Amino acid sequence: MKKTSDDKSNLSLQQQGEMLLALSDDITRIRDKNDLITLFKKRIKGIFYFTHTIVTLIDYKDETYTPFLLDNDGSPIRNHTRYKEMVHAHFSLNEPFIQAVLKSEGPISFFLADIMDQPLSPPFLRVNYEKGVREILMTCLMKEGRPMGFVHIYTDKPDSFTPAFRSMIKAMAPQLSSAVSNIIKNEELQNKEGEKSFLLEFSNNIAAVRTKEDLALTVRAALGKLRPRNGFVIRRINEDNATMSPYVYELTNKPDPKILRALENSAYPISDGLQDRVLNSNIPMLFNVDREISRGIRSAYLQYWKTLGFTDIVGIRLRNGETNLGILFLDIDEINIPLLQGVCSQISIAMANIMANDMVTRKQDEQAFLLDFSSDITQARTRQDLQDAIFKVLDRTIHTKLAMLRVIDDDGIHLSPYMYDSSLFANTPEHFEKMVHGEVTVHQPHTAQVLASSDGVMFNIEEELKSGSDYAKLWSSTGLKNVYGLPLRVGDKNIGTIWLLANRLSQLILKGICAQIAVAISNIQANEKLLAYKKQLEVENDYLKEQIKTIYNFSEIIGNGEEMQKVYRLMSLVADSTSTVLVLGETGTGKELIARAIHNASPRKDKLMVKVNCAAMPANLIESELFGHERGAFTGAIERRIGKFELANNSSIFLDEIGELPLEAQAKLLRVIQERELERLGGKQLIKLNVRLIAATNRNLEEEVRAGRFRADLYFRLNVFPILLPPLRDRAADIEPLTQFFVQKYSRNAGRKIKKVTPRLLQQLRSYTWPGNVRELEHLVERSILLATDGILDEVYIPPSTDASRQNAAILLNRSLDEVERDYIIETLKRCAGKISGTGSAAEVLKVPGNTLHSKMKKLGIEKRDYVV
Ligand SMILES: Nc1ncnc2c1ncn2[C@@H]1O[C@H](COP(=O)(O)OP(=O)(O)OP(=O)(O)O)[C@@H](O)[C@H]1O
Repeated sequence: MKKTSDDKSNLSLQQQGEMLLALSDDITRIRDKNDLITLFKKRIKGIFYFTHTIVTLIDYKDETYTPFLLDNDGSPIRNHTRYKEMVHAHFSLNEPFIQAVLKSEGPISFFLADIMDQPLSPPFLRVNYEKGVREILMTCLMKEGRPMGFVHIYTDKPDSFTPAFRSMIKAMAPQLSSAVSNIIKNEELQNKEGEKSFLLEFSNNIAAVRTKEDLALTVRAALGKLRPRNGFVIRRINEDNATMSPYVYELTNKPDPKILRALENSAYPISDGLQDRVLNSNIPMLFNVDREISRGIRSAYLQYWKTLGFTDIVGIRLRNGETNLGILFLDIDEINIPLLQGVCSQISIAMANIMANDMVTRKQDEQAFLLDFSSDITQARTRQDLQDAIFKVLDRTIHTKLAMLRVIDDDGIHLSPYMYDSSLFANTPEHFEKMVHGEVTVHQPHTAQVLASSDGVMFNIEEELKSGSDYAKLWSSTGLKNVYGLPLRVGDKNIGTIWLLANRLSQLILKGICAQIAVAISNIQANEKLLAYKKQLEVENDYLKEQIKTIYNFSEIIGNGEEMQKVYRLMSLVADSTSTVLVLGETGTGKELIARAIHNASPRKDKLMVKVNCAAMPANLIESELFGHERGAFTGAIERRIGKFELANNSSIFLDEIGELPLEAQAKLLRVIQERELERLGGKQLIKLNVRLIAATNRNLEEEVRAGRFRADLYFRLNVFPILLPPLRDRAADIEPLTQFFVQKYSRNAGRKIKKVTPRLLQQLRSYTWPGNVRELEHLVERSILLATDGILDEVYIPPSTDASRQNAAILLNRSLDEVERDYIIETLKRCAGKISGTGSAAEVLKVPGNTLHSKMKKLGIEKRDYVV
């Protein structure tokens, strides 16, 4: 198999010497691979025949040799299908062919046909043979006394390797060895230089980076030069310090955009057995995706990498000082540790700067945001202003919605809805209504948890759904992930809770907003209280004015007749007590006057008596008027209202025209009188009362009870101490003092002096029946003042019916007694509105028993149509 060389050279020794000298001169000039290729192709090929050469280098680590220098152009095998594979292949040193070369003192040649099919022979021998090459000449290149590689010279013609050729190769071998050494050194140097300038350029570029986007561009450009096979990804440690998310990445095989979005939004736990390993290693870590999966690492990203074609990955931690920032994962199998570390330290600095910068900008944004909110909220005077400010601020925190704001009631236990965004629950309005109006107390678990927390509690809606919470069902209808429950606090005092729906929220913003909302609410509440107090003062003021008017008008009750004396006695008996008084009497007899006099003579006189006219109120508002209502108790109840009973607390309430009270209100009034406490409409709180009740009516309550229009039980409660005021027609003795009193009062008002009221007039007044009682007399006098001449009041304006009866009197003499009696009864019946018997009836006026009047009427033929007008 080994072929001895035949000397077929025609060169003389001298020629050979000269040629060697010239070649050695060329060899010393070799700086890189190209120079060496030129030497073989141009210089040596000009002297000896061969097809091509290659130089291989030995790698003692794995006992192999691999191509170093290839004469690509000259090689006949470069079109062979296995050429590419040959170029990067490592061939074993432990096989007979190469062992023979290593053992040979000088160049040694082989016929390929002899050696190529030996069991361990390198494949390139057959590949060359297949392309027509027939013989190979090999010589060792030496470095420091041991082989460092081989020169392979191939030929397709026999006898190419002449003794002269061989001896020249032998002679050249040492110089070729040192040339190859130089080339290697040079390449290493160049690589180092390249790395240096690469790092320098990267460092320059990265110094200009200000944003994450700049960083992405710069890193992509730089890492692209390291030629990662499938790309790279930089992951950043998230704020929770427990997970990592992609920060900057580049993928050669673009995954479907859905997967890409999922990857971008993922947060992978740090402690997954891989990321934590990289973060704890101070040198880059090379790992294999399949091996990590088979080791049981479950993190989804490994599966993604596998589908994207990642196989061998280098992971290097990114660190700023002692703080881990993230990891660079690079799909590459040859690691240049110093270079990667250099790149990573630059990325780390840039990342740390950008993150610090982002934080400053975020803080500035948040501060500006809070400042805006603060200025909006300080102007909030009403609930509506506050709601506008809150909705505005929430609009700016993307995807954050106000689910509910509740305020703790005065009882310190219940929480009432204060503000909410019902549009959020437009899909489930009934469910929402139910939840809004359901009872919530400070002991309810979610609320208690929030009120006890310092900065609020985040509830994951999906988790809450598992516990079957009704609230969670409502929340989940919005599609948002979390609900944030925060306490609203002023100083140390909880005043309510706020519930925000969002996927994610900044703690700083939340705390800032809540503190301001709490202060605003307590201001608004104080404002509302102030307004309510002001309103109450205004109402009290109205009463005061009315009372002053009353005091001015009725500082004394006029009339000392026998009938009134009875009334005064009863008044003085009851005034001091807290007993309910029922003042009865016809219209205008002075019932209100008496009620006020009782109050003014009672220990409660320092507080105002509150008057309610039961006949003057619209039926649907009576209850709210008497007992008050809470905001929202019924449509139109836009704010809380204090009822007359509450207003009269520790004083007296005067229920005028009590007979007109509708039955429904009667029931509630009865309850309040019995329990001595009330609940506002729509309220839950019981309010204790200490109110003295004085009621008045001109109706016959007993008859009303019988007719089913008045509750018997209420009548008994009211009729504790009845005072019946006599009609004016029964108080003939009081007519003169009352007339004098009204003359003085109204002449003063009209600026006229009335010195005298004539006895004729007084007689006329006394004989009148006064259906309108004292009020009628008062009005009559008031109107008549203007008719007086010379300061003498001799005439009053008598109503037409009275006029008619006077005319009748003039023709009395021409008529029978029966006729006169008949007319007189009809006239009386007309005045008494057709009432025959009972209080205010004709029988009473005529001072006959009701039965007698009935039979008289029958006898005289008086029928209903005679007196019903
Ligand atoms: N004894 C009296 N002395 C002076 N003025 C009186 C007296 N009684 C009644 N008046 C006057 O008569 C008017 C009617 O009185 P008051 O309103 O108290 O009657 P009332 O019985 O409550 O009437 P109503 O049933 O229509 O509510 C009042 O303006 C008052 O000035």
